Amino acid sequence: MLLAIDCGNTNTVFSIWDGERFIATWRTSTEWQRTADQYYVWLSTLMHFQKIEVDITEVIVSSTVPRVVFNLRVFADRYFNTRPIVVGKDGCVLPVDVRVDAGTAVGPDRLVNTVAGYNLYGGDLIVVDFGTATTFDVVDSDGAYIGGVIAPGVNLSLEALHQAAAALPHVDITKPQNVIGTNTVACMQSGVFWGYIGLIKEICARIKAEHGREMKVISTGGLAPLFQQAEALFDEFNDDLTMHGLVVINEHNRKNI
Ligand SMILES: Nc1ncnc2c1ncn2[C@@H]1O[C@H](COP(=O)(O)OP(=O)(O)OP(=O)(O)O)[C@@H](O)[C@H]1O
Ligand SMILES: CC(C)(CO)[C@@H](O)C(=O)NCCC(=O)O
Ligand SMILES: [K+]
Repeated sequence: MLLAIDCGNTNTVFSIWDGERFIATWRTSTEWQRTADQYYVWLSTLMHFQKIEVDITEVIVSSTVPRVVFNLRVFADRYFNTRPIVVGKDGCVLPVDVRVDAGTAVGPDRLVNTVAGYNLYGGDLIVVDFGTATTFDVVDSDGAYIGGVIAPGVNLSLEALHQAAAALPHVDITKPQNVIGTNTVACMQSGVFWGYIGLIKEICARIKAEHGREMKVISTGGLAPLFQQAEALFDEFNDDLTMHGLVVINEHNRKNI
Protein backbone atom coordinates (compact mmCIF):
# COMPACT_ATOMS: atom_id res chain seq x y z
CA MET A 1 0.00 0.00 0.00
CA LEU A 2 1.03 3.57 -0.63
CA LEU A 3 1.69 6.24 1.97
CA ALA A 4 1.45 9.69 0.34
CA ILE A 5 2.87 12.65 2.25
CA ASP A 6 2.18 16.27 1.33
CA CYS A 7 4.26 18.75 3.35
CA GLY A 8 3.09 22.33 3.11
CA ASN A 9 4.65 25.28 4.88
CA THR A 10 1.95 25.07 7.57
CA ASN A 11 0.60 21.52 7.59
CA THR A 12 1.69 18.05 6.55
CA VAL A 13 -0.92 15.57 5.37
CA PHE A 14 -0.42 11.78 5.38
CA SER A 15 -2.83 9.57 3.41
CA ILE A 16 -2.92 5.83 2.84
CA TRP A 17 -4.01 4.73 -0.65
CA ASP A 18 -5.14 1.12 -0.99
CA GLY A 19 -5.06 1.13 -4.80
CA GLU A 20 -8.64 2.32 -5.13
CA ARG A 21 -9.26 4.92 -2.47
CA PHE A 22 -7.75 6.75 0.48
CA ILE A 23 -8.53 4.67 3.54
CA ALA A 24 -7.22 7.25 6.02
CA THR A 25 -5.89 10.79 6.13
CA TRP A 26 -4.13 12.55 9.01
CA ARG A 27 -2.80 16.06 9.37
CA THR A 28 0.01 17.41 11.51
CA SER A 29 1.84 20.72 11.64
CA THR A 30 5.00 20.93 9.55
CA GLU A 31 8.11 21.03 11.76
CA TRP A 32 11.47 20.37 10.21
CA GLN A 33 12.89 19.26 13.58
CA ARG A 34 10.59 16.23 13.70
CA THR A 35 12.59 13.02 13.47
CA ALA A 36 11.85 9.78 11.64
CA ASP A 37 11.05 8.13 14.97
CA GLN A 38 8.63 10.87 15.92
CA TYR A 39 6.78 10.49 12.60
CA TYR A 40 6.49 6.78 13.22
CA VAL A 41 5.21 7.08 16.79
CA TRP A 42 2.60 9.57 15.63
CA LEU A 43 1.50 7.61 12.56
CA SER A 44 1.46 4.17 14.15
CA THR A 45 -0.57 5.48 17.09
CA LEU A 46 -3.22 6.88 14.76
CA MET A 47 -3.25 3.73 12.64
CA HIS A 48 -3.63 1.58 15.73
CA PHE A 49 -6.37 3.85 17.08
CA GLN A 50 -8.34 3.53 13.83
CA LYS A 51 -7.60 -0.20 13.62
CA ILE A 52 -5.83 0.20 10.30
CA GLU A 53 -3.53 -2.77 9.85
CA VAL A 54 -1.90 -2.44 6.46
CA ASP A 55 1.49 -3.07 5.00
CA ILE A 56 3.00 0.13 3.65
CA THR A 57 5.32 -0.79 0.79
CA GLU A 58 5.58 2.49 -1.12
CA VAL A 59 6.05 6.10 0.02
CA ILE A 60 5.82 9.29 -2.03
CA VAL A 61 6.59 12.76 -0.70
CA SER A 62 5.92 16.28 -1.95
CA SER A 63 7.50 18.93 0.23
CA THR A 64 7.55 22.70 -0.05
CA VAL A 65 9.91 22.70 2.94
CA PRO A 66 13.28 21.26 1.84
CA ARG A 67 14.50 20.54 5.37
CA VAL A 68 11.79 18.00 6.21
CA VAL A 69 12.73 15.69 3.35
CA PHE A 70 15.76 14.16 5.03
CA ASN A 71 13.85 12.84 8.03
CA LEU A 72 10.98 11.62 5.85
CA ARG A 73 13.46 9.62 3.79
CA VAL A 74 14.85 8.07 6.97
CA PHE A 75 11.28 7.39 8.14
CA ALA A 76 10.39 5.53 4.92
CA ASP A 77 13.62 3.58 4.95
CA ARG A 78 13.68 2.65 8.63
CA TYR A 79 10.03 1.78 9.18
CA PHE A 80 8.78 0.66 5.76
CA ASN A 81 12.01 -0.51 4.24
CA THR A 82 11.40 1.50 1.08
CA ARG A 83 13.00 4.38 -0.77
CA PRO A 84 10.47 7.16 -1.14
CA ILE A 85 9.80 8.96 -4.39
CA VAL A 86 10.34 12.67 -3.74
CA VAL A 87 8.64 14.99 -6.23
CA GLY A 88 11.12 17.35 -7.83
CA LYS A 89 14.14 15.22 -6.87
CA ASP A 90 16.21 12.78 -8.90
CA GLY A 91 14.35 9.56 -9.47
CA CYS A 92 10.96 11.22 -9.87
CA VAL A 93 9.65 11.72 -13.40
CA LEU A 94 6.50 13.75 -14.01
CA PRO A 95 3.92 12.51 -16.51
CA VAL A 96 3.69 16.02 -18.01
CA ASP A 97 6.03 18.67 -19.41
CA VAL A 98 7.05 21.67 -17.32
CA ARG A 99 7.46 24.76 -19.50
CA VAL A 100 8.87 27.55 -17.30
CA ASP A 101 12.02 29.69 -17.29
CA ALA A 102 15.23 27.67 -17.17
CA GLY A 103 16.50 27.22 -13.62
CA THR A 104 13.11 27.79 -12.00
CA ALA A 105 12.27 25.36 -9.23
CA VAL A 106 8.48 25.20 -9.24
CA GLY A 107 7.01 24.24 -5.88
CA PRO A 108 6.31 20.49 -5.95
CA ASP A 109 2.81 21.04 -4.55
CA ARG A 110 2.00 23.19 -7.56
CA LEU A 111 3.25 20.56 -9.99
CA VAL A 112 1.39 17.80 -8.17
CA ASN A 113 -1.84 19.81 -8.25
CA THR A 114 -1.61 20.30 -11.99
CA VAL A 115 -0.87 16.62 -12.62
CA ALA A 116 -3.98 15.76 -10.59
CA GLY A 117 -6.06 18.40 -12.35
CA TYR A 118 -5.07 17.16 -15.80
CA ASN A 119 -5.69 13.54 -14.84
CA LEU A 120 -9.18 14.28 -13.51
CA TYR A 121 -10.41 17.13 -15.70
CA GLY A 122 -8.21 17.26 -18.81
CA GLY A 123 -6.25 20.21 -20.17
CA ASP A 124 -6.71 23.99 -20.20
CA LEU A 125 -7.11 24.38 -16.47
CA ILE A 126 -6.49 26.86 -13.72
CA VAL A 127 -5.82 25.08 -10.41
CA VAL A 128 -6.29 27.27 -7.34
CA ASP A 129 -4.88 26.03 -3.99
CA PHE A 130 -5.66 27.87 -0.76
CA GLY A 131 -2.68 26.97 1.43
CA THR A 132 -0.11 29.09 3.22
CA ALA A 133 0.11 30.91 -0.09
CA THR A 134 -2.74 30.97 -2.59
CA THR A 135 -1.46 29.58 -5.85
CA PHE A 136 -2.97 29.63 -9.34
CA ASP A 137 -1.39 27.14 -11.71
CA VAL A 138 -2.01 26.81 -15.39
CA VAL A 139 -2.27 23.54 -17.30
CA ASP A 140 -1.99 23.69 -21.09
CA SER A 141 -4.14 21.60 -23.42
CA ASP A 142 -1.51 18.81 -23.46
CA GLY A 143 -1.29 18.74 -19.66
CA ALA A 144 1.96 20.71 -19.46
CA TYR A 145 2.55 22.99 -16.52
CA ILE A 146 3.08 26.44 -18.02
CA GLY A 147 3.27 28.75 -15.01
CA GLY A 148 0.97 30.55 -12.64
CA VAL A 149 0.51 33.06 -9.87
CA ILE A 150 1.55 33.14 -6.19
CA ALA A 151 -0.50 35.36 -3.88
CA PRO A 152 -0.36 35.67 -0.09
CA GLY A 153 -2.55 33.11 1.67
CA VAL A 154 -5.81 34.09 3.31
CA ASN A 155 -4.69 33.34 6.86
CA LEU A 156 -1.29 34.84 6.14
CA SER A 157 -2.90 38.11 5.03
CA LEU A 158 -4.92 38.34 8.24
CA GLU A 159 -1.89 37.40 10.29
CA ALA A 160 0.22 40.06 8.55
CA LEU A 161 -2.28 42.75 9.56
CA HIS A 162 -2.21 41.53 13.16
CA GLN A 163 1.59 41.33 13.24
CA ALA A 164 2.21 44.72 11.69
CA ALA A 165 -0.44 46.86 13.35
CA ALA A 166 -0.53 47.14 17.14
CA ALA A 167 -4.30 47.71 17.33
CA LEU A 168 -5.35 44.92 14.98
CA PRO A 169 -6.25 41.62 16.67
CA HIS A 170 -5.82 38.05 15.48
CA VAL A 171 -8.90 37.29 13.37
CA ASP A 172 -10.21 34.17 11.65
CA ILE A 173 -11.58 34.41 8.15
CA THR A 174 -15.32 34.23 7.61
CA LYS A 175 -17.78 35.67 5.10
CA PRO A 176 -18.83 39.05 6.50
CA GLN A 177 -22.48 40.11 6.29
CA ASN A 178 -21.62 43.47 4.81
CA VAL A 179 -18.77 45.12 3.00
CA ILE A 180 -18.84 48.16 5.29
CA GLY A 181 -17.54 46.84 8.59
CA THR A 182 -18.76 48.54 11.77
CA ASN A 183 -16.06 47.12 14.07
CA THR A 184 -12.38 46.29 13.71
CA VAL A 185 -12.86 42.56 13.23
CA ALA A 186 -15.60 43.04 10.63
CA CYS A 187 -13.46 45.59 8.77
CA MET A 188 -10.50 43.20 8.62
CA GLN A 189 -12.65 40.26 7.54
CA SER A 190 -14.24 42.41 4.87
CA GLY A 191 -10.90 43.56 3.52
CA VAL A 192 -9.51 40.07 3.22
CA PHE A 193 -12.71 38.25 2.21
CA TRP A 194 -13.96 40.67 -0.46
CA GLY A 195 -10.41 41.52 -1.46
CA TYR A 196 -9.87 37.83 -2.10
CA ILE A 197 -13.07 37.47 -4.11
CA GLY A 198 -11.77 40.29 -6.30
CA LEU A 199 -8.30 38.78 -6.49
CA ILE A 200 -9.59 35.37 -7.55
CA LYS A 201 -11.91 36.83 -10.21
CA GLU A 202 -9.32 39.20 -11.62
CA ILE A 203 -6.50 36.67 -11.79
CA CYS A 204 -8.68 33.97 -13.37
CA ALA A 205 -10.08 36.43 -15.93
CA ARG A 206 -6.61 37.64 -16.87
CA ILE A 207 -5.20 34.11 -17.11
CA LYS A 208 -8.08 33.11 -19.41
CA ALA A 209 -7.56 36.18 -21.60
CA GLU A 210 -3.81 35.56 -21.80
CA HIS A 211 -4.22 31.85 -22.49
CA GLY A 212 -6.83 32.58 -25.15
CA ARG A 213 -8.87 29.40 -24.69
CA GLU A 214 -11.79 28.19 -22.62
CA MET A 215 -10.51 27.05 -19.23
CA LYS A 216 -11.94 25.22 -16.25
CA VAL A 217 -11.11 26.51 -12.77
CA ILE A 218 -10.43 23.79 -10.18
CA SER A 219 -10.04 24.64 -6.50
CA THR A 220 -8.57 22.82 -3.53
CA GLY A 221 -7.79 23.64 0.10
CA GLY A 222 -10.08 24.10 3.07
CA LEU A 223 -10.97 27.70 2.31
CA ALA A 224 -12.19 27.27 -1.27
CA PRO A 225 -15.83 26.50 -0.30
CA LEU A 226 -15.99 29.67 1.78
CA PHE A 227 -15.33 31.79 -1.30
CA GLN A 228 -17.43 29.62 -3.57
CA GLN A 229 -20.47 30.14 -1.36
CA ALA A 230 -20.29 33.90 -1.97
CA GLU A 231 -19.80 33.67 -5.74
CA ALA A 232 -19.47 30.90 -8.32
CA LEU A 233 -15.74 31.23 -8.86
CA PHE A 234 -14.77 27.61 -9.45
CA ASP A 235 -16.06 24.92 -11.79
CA GLU A 236 -14.95 22.13 -9.46
CA PHE A 237 -13.73 21.71 -5.89
CA ASN A 238 -11.56 18.73 -4.96
CA ASP A 239 -10.26 18.53 -1.43
CA ASP A 240 -7.99 15.56 -2.24
CA LEU A 241 -6.41 17.11 -5.32
CA THR A 242 -2.80 17.11 -4.09
CA MET A 243 -3.12 13.56 -2.74
CA HIS A 244 -4.63 12.40 -6.02
CA GLY A 245 -1.67 13.92 -7.87
CA LEU A 246 0.74 12.03 -5.63
CA VAL A 247 -1.01 8.75 -6.48
CA VAL A 248 -0.79 9.52 -10.23
CA ILE A 249 2.90 10.44 -10.01
CA ASN A 250 3.66 7.36 -7.89
CA GLU A 251 2.00 5.04 -10.43
CA HIS A 252 3.81 6.75 -13.30
CA ASN A 253 7.19 6.26 -11.64
CA ARG A 254 6.67 2.72 -10.40
CA LYS A 255 5.69 1.75 -13.97
CA ASN A 256 8.89 3.31 -15.29
CA ILE A 257 11.19 1.42 -12.94
N1 LIG B 1 -13.53 28.55 7.72
C1 LIG B 1 -12.23 28.43 8.00
N2 LIG B 1 -11.60 29.40 8.70
C2 LIG B 1 -10.28 29.31 8.99
N3 LIG B 1 -9.50 28.30 8.59
C3 LIG B 1 -10.07 27.32 7.89
C4 LIG B 1 -11.44 27.31 7.55
N4 LIG B 1 -11.70 26.19 6.80
C5 LIG B 1 -10.53 25.53 6.72
N5 LIG B 1 -9.55 26.20 7.36
C6 LIG B 1 -8.14 25.84 7.47
O1 LIG B 1 -7.58 26.05 6.22
C7 LIG B 1 -6.44 25.23 6.10
C8 LIG B 1 -6.50 24.61 4.74
O2 LIG B 1 -5.61 23.55 4.66
P1 LIG B 1 -4.63 23.40 3.47
O3 LIG B 1 -3.94 22.08 3.63
O4 LIG B 1 -5.33 23.68 2.22
O5 LIG B 1 -3.60 24.56 3.72
P2 LIG B 1 -2.56 24.71 4.90
O6 LIG B 1 -2.35 23.41 5.53
O7 LIG B 1 -3.00 25.83 5.78
O8 LIG B 1 -1.32 25.22 4.06
P3 LIG B 1 -0.06 24.43 3.49
O9 LIG B 1 -0.61 23.32 2.63
O10 LIG B 1 0.66 25.48 2.74
O11 LIG B 1 0.66 23.92 4.69
C9 LIG B 1 -6.50 24.23 7.25
O12 LIG B 1 -5.50 24.57 8.20
C10 LIG B 1 -7.88 24.41 7.83
O13 LIG B 1 -7.92 24.21 9.22
C1 LIG C 1 4.34 28.88 -3.42
C2 LIG C 1 4.36 27.78 -2.37
C3 LIG C 1 4.80 28.35 -1.03
C4 LIG C 1 2.91 27.25 -2.23
O1 LIG C 1 2.85 26.21 -1.31
C5 LIG C 1 5.28 26.60 -2.81
O2 LIG C 1 4.80 26.05 -3.99
C6 LIG C 1 6.70 27.04 -3.00
O3 LIG C 1 7.43 27.18 -2.06
N1 LIG C 1 7.12 27.23 -4.28
C7 LIG C 1 8.47 27.55 -4.67
C8 LIG C 1 8.54 28.59 -5.74
C9 LIG C 1 7.65 28.36 -6.95
O4 LIG C 1 6.74 27.54 -6.92
O5 LIG C 1 7.87 29.05 -7.97
K1 LIG D 1 -1.65 22.26 0.60
